[in-house]
Amino acid sequence: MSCSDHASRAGDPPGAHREWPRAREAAERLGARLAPAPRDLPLGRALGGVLGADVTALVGLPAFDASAMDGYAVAGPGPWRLVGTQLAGAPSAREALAPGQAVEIATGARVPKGTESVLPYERAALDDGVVGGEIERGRHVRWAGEETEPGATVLTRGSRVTPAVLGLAAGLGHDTLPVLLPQVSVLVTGDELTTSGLPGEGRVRDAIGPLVPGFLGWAGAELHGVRHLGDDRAALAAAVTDGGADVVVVCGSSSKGPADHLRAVLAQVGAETVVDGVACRPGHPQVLAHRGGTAFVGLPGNPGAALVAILTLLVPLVSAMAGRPDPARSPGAVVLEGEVAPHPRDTRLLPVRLIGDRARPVGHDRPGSLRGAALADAYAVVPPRWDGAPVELLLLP
Ligand SMILES: Nc1nc2c(c(=O)[nH]1)N[C@H]1C(S)=C(S)[C@@H](COP(=O)(O)OP(=O)(O)OC[C@H]3O[C@@H](n4cnc5c(N)ncnc54)[C@H](O)[C@@H]3O)O[C@H]1N2
Ligand code: MOO
Repeated sequence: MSCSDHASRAGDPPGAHREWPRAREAAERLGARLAPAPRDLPLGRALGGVLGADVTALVGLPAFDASAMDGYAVAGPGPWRLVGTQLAGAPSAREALAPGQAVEIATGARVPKGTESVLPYERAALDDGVVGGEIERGRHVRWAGEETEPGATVLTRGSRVTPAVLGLAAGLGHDTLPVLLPQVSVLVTGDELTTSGLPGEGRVRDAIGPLVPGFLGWAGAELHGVRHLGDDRAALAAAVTDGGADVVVVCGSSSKGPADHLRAVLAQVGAETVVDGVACRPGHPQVLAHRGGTAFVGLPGNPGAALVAILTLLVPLVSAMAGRPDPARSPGAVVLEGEVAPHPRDTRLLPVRLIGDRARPVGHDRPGSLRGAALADAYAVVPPRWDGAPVELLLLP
């Protein structure tokens, strides 16, 4: 990463917020730099992932000399005396053929040593245990390793795991694939939060813990765990350095109140700040930092603002770490309907419904509310001093 990514040296005046598009770019760049160690995932879980290491052939393809046709495996010039039958997967009927011998053979069955070719039924005549016909030397046998040699590199790091890749990997003897799957732990702070039932007087039900995992899976990352902490600096400092995760998300604590310890804790643990505050509404108190290979993302406590910060920093960061495109990114721009007032300095992010090629605000978009987001297909990106031109969208999962 260039020095200019770091908030402390970026030329952002003290207290100034990073322009919203620049904040997203910084998150994506940091993610590309912090690619996590690949994790070996069972084939059934690897679909859609990106390989974090090359994949080699554990066996050759084919793994053994096998018949490519139903017919007769033959040795030497014809005619051939039939000496057995070889089915696929069955024990060897005959270890080797001598010249002038044949075994009846099924497609995919191992051919005996000494086999020179396979004569398909259609080209063979069988008479009283003797096979006749014209052969072409070497034909209709799939020779061991002719498609892929054992040990060959068949897929390179950065390839996407598609259904065909899963089939190929299985054919080459793999039970797992090394996939980039960033591990993300979520620390939800706030003495006022509860996690089940009605919140009670002066308490608030945690709305961020339940919404983060869906964004993680969508962006190609995995939830390492969610922990609820009070507004306690020592507990937060211990939790952010707990290890095991590639990304630590801290919800709440991002602002400047007496219980907002995130900045102090990041400084205490020696994390380097990349973004401190983003010029967007809602969601300006967002933080992006890293220490070694671990990234830290601070989300505002207001749930609607937290969701915007997830789309601004967390999704670009982890999708880049996973080697994937940002799933929120949408090509092209759309006409934004309705009365929308731009902000003079900040980018506004508005939950919208998509109707054809137009976007219509759904309302209910206060920072503390997720109601608008729950009704929306996407967020419209309204730049500062917007002049009514078509706007970019951020898609929602
Ligand atoms: N002096 C300033 N005060 C505030 C500023 C500012 O710039 N200067 N920014 C305001 C904005 S904007 C936001 S957003 C909040 C961000 O504050 P924190 O990230 O420190 O979050 P808290 O203060 O803990 O909580 C804010 C609000 O959200 C509720 N909350 C917190 N966590 C959750 C959760 N997991 N689920 C549901 N609701 C949650 C919390 O109860 C508060 O009502 O700071 C403003 N202040
Ligand atoms: O992040 Mo705050 O309003 O922008 O909720």
